Amino acid sequence: MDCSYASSSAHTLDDDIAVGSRQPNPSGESVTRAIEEEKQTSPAAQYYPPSTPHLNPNNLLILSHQSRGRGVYASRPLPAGTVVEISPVLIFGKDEWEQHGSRTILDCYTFKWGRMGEMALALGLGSLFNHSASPSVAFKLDRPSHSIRYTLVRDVVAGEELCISYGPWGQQYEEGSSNPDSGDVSDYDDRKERELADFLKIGEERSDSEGETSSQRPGVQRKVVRRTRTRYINGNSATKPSNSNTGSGSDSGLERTSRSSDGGEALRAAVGSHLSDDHTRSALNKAMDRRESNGPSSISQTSVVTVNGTSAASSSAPVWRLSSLPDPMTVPLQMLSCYALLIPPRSSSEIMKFLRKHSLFLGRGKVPGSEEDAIRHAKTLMKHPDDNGNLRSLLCPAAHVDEAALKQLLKEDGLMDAEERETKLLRVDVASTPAPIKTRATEWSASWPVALRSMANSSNSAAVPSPGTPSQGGGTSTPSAIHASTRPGFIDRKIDAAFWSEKRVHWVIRKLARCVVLAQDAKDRGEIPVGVHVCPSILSTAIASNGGTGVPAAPSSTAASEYVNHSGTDAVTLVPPPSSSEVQGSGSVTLAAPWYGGWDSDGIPLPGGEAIEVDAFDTRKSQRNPIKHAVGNAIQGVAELRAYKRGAASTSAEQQPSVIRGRPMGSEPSSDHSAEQSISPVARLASNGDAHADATMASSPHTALTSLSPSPARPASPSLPLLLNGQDYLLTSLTLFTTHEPCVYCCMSLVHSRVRTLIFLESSSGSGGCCGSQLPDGKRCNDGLDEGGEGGPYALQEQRGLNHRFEVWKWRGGRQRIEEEVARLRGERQQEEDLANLLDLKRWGNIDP
Ligand SMILES: C[S@@+](CC[C@H](N)C(=O)[O-])C[C@H]1O[C@@H](n2cnc3c(N)ncnc32)[C@H](O)[C@@H]1O
Repeated sequence: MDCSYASSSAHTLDDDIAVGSRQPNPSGESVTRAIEEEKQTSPAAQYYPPSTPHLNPNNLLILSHQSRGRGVYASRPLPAGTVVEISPVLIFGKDEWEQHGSRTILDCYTFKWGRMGEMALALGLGSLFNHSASPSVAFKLDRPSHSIRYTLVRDVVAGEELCISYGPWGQQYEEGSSNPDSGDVSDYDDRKERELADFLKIGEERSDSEGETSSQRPGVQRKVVRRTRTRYINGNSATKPSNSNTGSGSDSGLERTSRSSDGGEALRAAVGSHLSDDHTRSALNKAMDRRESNGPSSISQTSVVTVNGTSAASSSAPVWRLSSLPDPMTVPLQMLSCYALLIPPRSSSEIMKFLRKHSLFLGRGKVPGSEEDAIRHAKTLMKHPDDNGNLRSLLCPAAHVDEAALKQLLKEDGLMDAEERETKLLRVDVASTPAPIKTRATEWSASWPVALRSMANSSNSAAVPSPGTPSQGGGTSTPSAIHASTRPGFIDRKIDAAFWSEKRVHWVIRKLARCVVLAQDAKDRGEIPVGVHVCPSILSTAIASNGGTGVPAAPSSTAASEYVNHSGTDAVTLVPPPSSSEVQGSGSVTLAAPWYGGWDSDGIPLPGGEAIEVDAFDTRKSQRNPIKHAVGNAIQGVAELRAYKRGAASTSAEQQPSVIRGRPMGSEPSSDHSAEQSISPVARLASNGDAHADATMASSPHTALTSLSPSPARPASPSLPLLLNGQDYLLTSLTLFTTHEPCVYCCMSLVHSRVRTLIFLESSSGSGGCCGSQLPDGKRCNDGLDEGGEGGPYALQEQRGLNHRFEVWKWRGGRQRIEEEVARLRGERQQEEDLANLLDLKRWGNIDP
């Protein structure tokens, strides 16, 4: 849709006022004459009648101007402070707006209304105020009453047009802009190119998180806001592609602007400043050199991460997230060949009209049903030093149109004369996406300036939970607080690397080593050697520790919500979390009050309390059951443990054991048939040293098999009224460690269990469900893995359409550290075996390190 009314002639105020025959106006005669004259020459003037009737208390007039279209005029003098209009508004929801409204002429009329992307159309006179740099009218959005109030900010005289300010977007209509309506265009060159391009651009990237520039003005402006909030990079003409070249002819006979092959240089410049050590520098340089030799689209500059200001090769990151999302630092730059028109600077308005008018033909996504504008992120206009002050205007992706048809259209619309003397069609290369990260902006905009990827637009991003991010009601993971606040749609390996501090890595090592010990035990028993350990997840943010007690002190609200989610089944009354004295004062932990083992100052869960911990291993062989995988056994164990705890919570705390130890599936059965037997032997609550409970927990593998069905021995499972929905569902809030990448079947179980995090040691080529090695490009999750992208064929955790997503990490810190920890655990276990003689741990299989 076209909503500008450009003309090449300049007008005085008197000339501008069009007065209908029924409307008295001091300068009516001359204006009417001017309008009539204009009608003869310009079809645009016929869009509106000279005046449009409207009833309002101040007798404001709606008159038509030959280039500005309709406007609001005073029919008599009015003093400052007069409320000249209160317009009711029509609100468009974000989706409705983006899918429909924004693709129509309404795009020229609407105000940004709410924080959720709503837009408002002012009814009545409100939509008819034109823009002025010195507006006579201020407006205020009154959200509660769904209206906009317009007030005179100064006295106006009869016949004066009442204008508001459109903010920066309105500058295109002001003196000195390239808009011929504005009269003097001689100072166009003095205007900052960046501003011009920002204001005139079609299809900007929106970034809600970047603040509203319109706040300087009263009220929030119409689409101005969206335009000015776009962040373009390299818009300054000073940023010159190092060896771009407008002169080289192309096969098609068009002039072609070749993208510079300087990506490596640009990248070096963009990234090099972050490098602090020679090794990393040389790694990067190598990567960049590779990129240069492979061409711009094949860069694989994967190996650089910066942690706390220190650079490190990401290959050294020991815990590696399996995700198909690209890393902004390494995502390859892809270029799109496009048509651009070289135009005199004064033609920018016509070009904008052309783009709007032919958006469907050009594939610019303005018409419902058409494809999304593939170059929405690119600036519409740019200056190139080789163009003698002319402008380049980006038209469309080359693949979308036929060159001859495009030229024909340009000629029909008067933008290109028959000899193509003044204007030229160029081929230019444009980055096919917005720049993913600031440090790569130069590279992205080397041949054509593009926007920086929006921070808040997560429409096309996968929800990636960060380590320890809590699950919420219903059990689905929340998107990563860390990643969502940085680059949705990307996995920033820097953030991941920074998260895995040495202490946290050590936590992973300990847990994985535990899995190895379990697997070894399984093997000793003739089972398939796969070990699993389930425990509370690490907190995503470090917290202040309370004197080493493991009890979080004065948690932030974020952390507090995590505590709740970590609470297992017993968090019934503990929001906010109890003070340390409350917990400490309880002496031995009981089911009634404390509800967690706590976290240390790094957010690492501490053992003990009511934290759920479960060990399991594979029992397919002994149970002659092909579905008794270690992961499934662990999930079953958690289920039974939670059920037990619910039952326990329904009775008095004194009657319950404060700690329950489970034993791994496959250990010796017990002859003790007390009530606790209903707990699967794979279940285990973290110990606080209560030996009695340990001694009472025993059952056979077969008991475990059947224990999911209702058992008269199991206490009833009352619902705990204060628990939030989904808070204690199976593996919600828990992390599952395992020796091997789980198979597809187990991955589905993990989806159903709502596990938060999976961390494994070895990839399972051929059968694993997390690496996605057989998936097409862009879907694989194994990039960056040491074994060269092997691993299981699928990536269940990334499947769209599942009602739960979980994060998956693979250990890639080498075997040695795990082996050392295994040896340490085995040593400790040896000592513990002495103790176990007392506690009769042997009958549990002695797997507990
Ligand atoms: C909200 S509408 C204003 C009413 C519009 N003139 C009409 O007839 O419907 C905004 C549109 O008016 C035109 N406009 C507003 N202020 C202008 C100005 N100072 N110079 C030229 N055109 C202007 C632009 O086409 C713009 O897209």
